[in-house]
Amino acid sequence: MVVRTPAKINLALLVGPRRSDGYHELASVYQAVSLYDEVTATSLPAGEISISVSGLGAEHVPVTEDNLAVRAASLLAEECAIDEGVALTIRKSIPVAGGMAGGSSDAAAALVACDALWGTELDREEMLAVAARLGSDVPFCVVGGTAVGSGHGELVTPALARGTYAWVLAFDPEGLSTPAVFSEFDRMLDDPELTASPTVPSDLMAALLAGNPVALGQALTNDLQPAALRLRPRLRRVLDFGTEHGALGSLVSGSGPTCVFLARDNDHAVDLAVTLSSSGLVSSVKPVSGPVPGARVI
Ligand SMILES: C[C@@](CO)(OP(=O)(O)O)[C@H](O)COP(=O)(O)OP(=O)(O)OC[C@H]1O[C@@H](n2ccc(N)nc2=O)[C@H](O)[C@@H]1O
Ligand SMILES: Nc1ncnc2c1ncn2[C@@H]1O[C@H](COP(=O)(O)OP(=O)(O)O)[C@@H](O)[C@H]1O
Repeated sequence: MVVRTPAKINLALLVGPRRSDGYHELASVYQAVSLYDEVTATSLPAGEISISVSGLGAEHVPVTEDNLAVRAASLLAEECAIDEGVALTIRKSIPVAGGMAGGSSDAAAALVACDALWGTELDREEMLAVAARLGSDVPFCVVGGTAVGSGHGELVTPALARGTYAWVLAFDPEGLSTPAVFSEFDRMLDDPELTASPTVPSDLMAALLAGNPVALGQALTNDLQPAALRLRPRLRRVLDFGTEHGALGSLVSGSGPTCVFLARDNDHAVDLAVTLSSSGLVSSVKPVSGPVPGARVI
């Protein structure tokens, strides 16, 4: 069973104060983009789960029971009370700890692959409930497209969105830890009451409904960006460079450090990618498009 599974960007990320369970209440608008990991699942004898990882940043990915894809397979087997094994192989193209949900996407892919391999046939609601137990971003990675996330990000509702958008991703050579960025956000928050109930911005939802890239570019927003910039100050110059070269919008994706630029169209995305790449400011760049579907058997 081979599953292709996309990276995500956050078009909006509004973050409330830390809750008593350690998570932050948030309102997110996710979009899946055309940068994919590939997860292959092959039958093994009952109870055996193996993992191997290759590709971009593979040396930073655990090949133990801590791997999110392994956790996904174990949880599915436990939830469905079945005695099956699986060999999981991940080919990574999504940068590790890049703010693009690479690990969550691998977990979503492992769920989809094992569900098909083992014939557990979870319905959508059951699949999303298992996904939510694995991480805040995992349910979105199952669903894909463009969706609104609430709770700590795990409750997803497809968004009314028109159009396909041309994005440029600019990767940083070193990842950022999601918990560290949330902790920096806490330190920088002057008045927690100000953002107690985050809600998605209506101008962004209107831009998506209209399929208007100019309005979308102006509405992009990320409450974690100041914290990510504090931890990785060099990203400021990357964002400014994109804006100076005609990006309709520039922001840090989620907890970073990947920077995202909205281009006018595919040709502009290629031009912007070439210019950014020769700037020496980033380790690599990639033009992508979105939305694309979530984790799917191919
Ligand atoms: C910030 C976001 C934006 O989409 O993703 P990334 O940009 O890292 O990919 C997500 O909220 C990350 O989702 P994910 O990476 O699945 O996080 P989880 O495994 O659920 O949580 C990891 C840790 O991040 C912090 N966390 C996560 C989500 C949340 N709403 N509040 C938090 O404070 C907690 O410290 C938690 O222990
Ligand atoms: N399959 C996996 N792919 C990537 N990272 C994984 C995986 N399983 C566990 N991890 C761990 O999760 C951490 C977060 O990775 P990732 O999901 O790529 O980043 P982000 O949360 O910024 O989107 C990594 O530091 C890595 O150690």
